[in-house]
Amino acid sequence: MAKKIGVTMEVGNDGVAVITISNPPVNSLASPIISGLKEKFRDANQRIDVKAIVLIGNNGRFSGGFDINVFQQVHKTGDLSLMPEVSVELVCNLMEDSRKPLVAAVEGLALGGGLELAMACHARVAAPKAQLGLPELTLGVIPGFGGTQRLPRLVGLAKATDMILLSKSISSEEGQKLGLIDALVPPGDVLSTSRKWALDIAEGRKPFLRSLHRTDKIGSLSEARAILKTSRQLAKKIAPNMPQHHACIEVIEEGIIHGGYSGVLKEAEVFKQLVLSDTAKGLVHVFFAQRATSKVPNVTDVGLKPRPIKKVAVIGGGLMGSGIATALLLSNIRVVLKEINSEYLMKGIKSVEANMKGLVSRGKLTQDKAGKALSLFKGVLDYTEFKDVDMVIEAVIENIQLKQNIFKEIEKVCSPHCILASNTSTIDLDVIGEKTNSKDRIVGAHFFSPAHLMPLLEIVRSKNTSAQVILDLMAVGKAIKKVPVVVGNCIGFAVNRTFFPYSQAAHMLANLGVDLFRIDSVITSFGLPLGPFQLGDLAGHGIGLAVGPIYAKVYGDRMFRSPMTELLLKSGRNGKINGKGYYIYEKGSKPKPDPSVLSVVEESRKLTNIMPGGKPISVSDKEIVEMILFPVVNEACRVLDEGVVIRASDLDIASVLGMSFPSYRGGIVFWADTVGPKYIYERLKRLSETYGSFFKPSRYLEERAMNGMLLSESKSSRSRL
Ligand SMILES: CCCCCCCCC[C@H](O)CC(=O)SCCNC(=O)CCNC(=O)[C@H](O)C(C)(C)COP(=O)(O)OP(=O)(O)OC[C@H]1O[C@@H](n2cnc3c(N)ncnc32)[C@H](O)[C@@H]1OP(=O)(O)O
Ligand SMILES: NC(=O)c1ccc[n+]([C@@H]2O[C@H](COP(=O)([O-])OP(=O)(O)OC[C@H]3O[C@@H](n4cnc5c(N)ncnc54)[C@H](O)[C@@H]3O)[C@@H](O)[C@H]2O)c1
Repeated sequence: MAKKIGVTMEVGNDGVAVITISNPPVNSLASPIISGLKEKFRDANQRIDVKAIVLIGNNGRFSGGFDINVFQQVHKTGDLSLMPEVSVELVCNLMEDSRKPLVAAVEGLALGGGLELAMACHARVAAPKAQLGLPELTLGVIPGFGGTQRLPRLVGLAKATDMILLSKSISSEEGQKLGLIDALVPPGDVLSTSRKWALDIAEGRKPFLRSLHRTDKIGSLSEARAILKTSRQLAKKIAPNMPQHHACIEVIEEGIIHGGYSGVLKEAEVFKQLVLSDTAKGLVHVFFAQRATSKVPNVTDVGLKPRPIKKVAVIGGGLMGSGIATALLLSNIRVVLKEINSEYLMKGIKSVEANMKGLVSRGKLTQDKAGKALSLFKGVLDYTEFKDVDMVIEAVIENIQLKQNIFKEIEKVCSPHCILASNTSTIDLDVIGEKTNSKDRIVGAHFFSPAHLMPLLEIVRSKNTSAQVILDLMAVGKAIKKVPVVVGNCIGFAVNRTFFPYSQAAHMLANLGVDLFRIDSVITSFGLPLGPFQLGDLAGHGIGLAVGPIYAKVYGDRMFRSPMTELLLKSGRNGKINGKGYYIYEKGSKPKPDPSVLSVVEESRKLTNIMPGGKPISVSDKEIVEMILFPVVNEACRVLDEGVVIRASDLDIASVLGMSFPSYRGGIVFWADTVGPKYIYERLKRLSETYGSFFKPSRYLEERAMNGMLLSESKSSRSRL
């Protein structure tokens, strides 16, 4: 059925014109909506039978803001004229400065441009639990309908900068306390109360308040400057590589010093510059890429419905099992945790409790909710409880035989509809399920550590996994607030496979004589939160040593073999776990580079003997980034070529959420496309001539470079999914 898009106006016998935005599913402010709003506001202002106006969104949602598709069109075409010149005309002239009072009837959500329209009204009546916020900075822009000026005037400067810089939304309840919402009423009363409120303003019973003209919440100039100074420090900390945070503070400051109207004009000017920035391009891409992951051909488009998953068994209460159990419990799913003996079971239970405690102490969870979640939790040592579970997630140590035996056992004790998932990070799912007759319900549920915090869930589909099982796991993933990405079955799946050259390239550079702490610092300046050596410390070097041979078996022709990890472990350094790796870890202080590790590096350099003429190579920071990340792009090309992901943007999301690749660079493939496949190919070719096959460009990269194609351009139906 076609979507009904438009703006309607109905004038009641009471003289109130109700203007309704309709653009499902979130009433985004697309071009026809904006022109419709202008027309209806003009009309309402001219009609003599209209005394007052109410603005509302259809279907219980006020508006999710400006239509983000327009940003994407501007990015594709570079044509700024696609953006409406409306900020002043619609929001200031037609709405706020209208002679007839205007009330926003807010239900569900008012985000971005949606909240900005509501703030340009003369009062706001809201239903409980409506979501209110200005999340524009997450898209690389700033609010563009006057939000930078009106929010500080309604809620105070400190709260407004906090909400805008952190893109934090608030509930209508909090909005009422802050003065953003004038009345909070039951959902059924929002429209009738808004009508009455609008008439009360028209007839002088309630004040006619224009947000932009208010000064009562701003405070003195010196107070405002102190708040903005703190905001600048916050921006530097949370977004050192992004322009929109600092730009937004400048715009807010303009309004404080020269008045709201001047601020609105500066806002429009800065908005135009930011919308074309690389940051906005990357972040808008990530917005749509994330939503695209929930569209899986032959799974989400064939009329299947997800089955309810109410009780899950987790096998293995170690690092991953306890994190997975925590994530499930937090979403009210009953969990039984099975371990091998009571000592390990107690450890697993304590880890889950510690995870909850950590969330409570950081203010992310209330004590009450933690208690409720833990009441759904039970530790067990046998399979008795497994008979009525809807899903099992196996998270025991990475051992093929052990996993095969467990799957054979659970096939017998669980019901025939139960989903049998493994959190393996390297073992082929077909091998895990080899001894069972249930291959259609075996699936990979690959969480990232710490599993209760990391947002990515790779759903690994073997050639036998049924569409229903994939759909069920996608629904569970969403229920526990993860972003599920469906990927194909191969060693390392999408994320670990794409990033296995990351630490190897770093080892090669260190063996070529580059300072390892410089490598980490260059990579963090690029935008990854941890450089490859610190990341190795965090994961523990034992893991690196254990998975190395598994990767070597399959991808051996493009591996760099470095003795450094083994030497490191021999010298008693296993990373953060034992307080010592490349860095020193002390409670309560940041990791410190450990100069004494350089003797280990020296020993490794002697053994590999790859420094040309025995002398350290000299490289620029740009070359370090290229030597570390271009091999990752090269592997991403193979992942795309083999159809391990459905679409290139899935790998972007997986890299952002699983590896913390900077979202403002749009993800690994998007970034590579902005750098240029031809440039990457030529650089890798030259590097492979100097340093060997580790850098050899893949066939996919070569083809794309030769044909002038982007890496993300689909070659139709290559996906193995
Ligand atoms: C030249 C100077 C003049 C300036 C003129 C322009 C000024 C613009 C000013 C304005 O300040 C800018 C903005 O408003 S930017 C947008 C701000 N809003 C947001 O960032 C909200 C984004 N959306 C969400 O956070 C969520 O979608 C939601 C609204 C909380 C709903 O979440 P839910 O889980 O229910 O659904 P989703 O799966 O996320 O979304 C459902 C589908 O809706 C699409 N969608 C959501 N929001 C928008 C949007 N703002 N524009 C376009 N499309 C949107 C989403 O893509 C999903 O689509 P599918 O096709 O995947 O179903
Ligand atoms: N550590 C990571 O970062 C990470 C990330 C993603 C996936 N994984 C995968 O998750 C799985 C678990 O890894 P981990 O790091 O949590 O390991 P871990 O060693 O911390 O925990 C494994 C747990 O399994 C238990 N166990 C062993 N045999 C069992 C059995 N028969 N029944 C019940 N419990 C049993 C052990 O007692 C131990 O507590 C592995 O397959 C690993 O590859 C690990």
